[in-house]
Amino acid sequence: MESNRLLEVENVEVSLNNKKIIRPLHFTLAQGEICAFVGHNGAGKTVVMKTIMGIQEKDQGEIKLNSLNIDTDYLHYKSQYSYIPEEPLLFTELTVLQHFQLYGTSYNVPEHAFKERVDYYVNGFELNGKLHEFPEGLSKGMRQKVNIISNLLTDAPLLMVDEPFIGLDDNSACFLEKEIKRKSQQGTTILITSHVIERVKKFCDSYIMLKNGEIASQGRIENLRQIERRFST
Ligand SMILES: Nc1ncnc2c1ncn2[C@@H]1O[C@H](COP(=O)(O)OP(=O)(O)OP(=O)(O)O)[C@@H](O)[C@H]1O
Repeated sequence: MESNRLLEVENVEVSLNNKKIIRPLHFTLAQGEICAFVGHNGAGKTVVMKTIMGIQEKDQGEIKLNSLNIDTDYLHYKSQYSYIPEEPLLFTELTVLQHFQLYGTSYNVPEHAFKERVDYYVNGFELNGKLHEFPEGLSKGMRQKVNIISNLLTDAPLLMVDEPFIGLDDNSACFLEKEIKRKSQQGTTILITSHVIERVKKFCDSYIMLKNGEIASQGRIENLRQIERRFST
């Protein structure tokens, strides 16, 4: 067994409305690995991510994150991941800075690191001057940036990212790509869904292709090119 396994998904099945959505699913991700999670619309990528987060119940199977079992150690388990959803999920009554503070506090980011990271990300994502705005005063892209920064601020060992590039301007998409690579070099494992295959191919190490709730193919990212003909977005 690899010693640096960060995420282990074993024999997981999920049903929604009495319909089997995810069939027995097995995969592992190593510490620091960047994995592209690809597949057609409705393949089950988001359902799998929600199951890994523990907000979608599974029918069976085992999930371990950093050696913590989702079923027996959930309180500790859930501090081990952060998640950037496709649609911004913000609180109407909190300012941009208060969102960052909420994540910083929840994930125990030390105060000096928190300040440094907020400055760094606000500059990188060009959100200067927006710290005291409420979500309703922001554009959709800006709201997405608040979501992204809130999750990048943490030191969670697993970062899951659902379609992050749609709606981001070019500068911010490049900055995010750079940050994903930097975090992985620091040891963060990243699972990223995207239909922009050309973009993720440039910086992912591996891929998992889901088809109708099953793994159709997985391996090194270089091999994705060879099987792309079988894959339509
Ligand atoms: N709350 C729900 N109730 C019933 N079925 C659902 C629910 N959420 C998702 N599904 C179904 O589960 C399947 C997988 O959906 P999921 O959102 O995981 O797909 P996806 O791969 O993330 O797609 P996309 O690329 O479009 O984001 C789809 O058939 C969808 O209709």
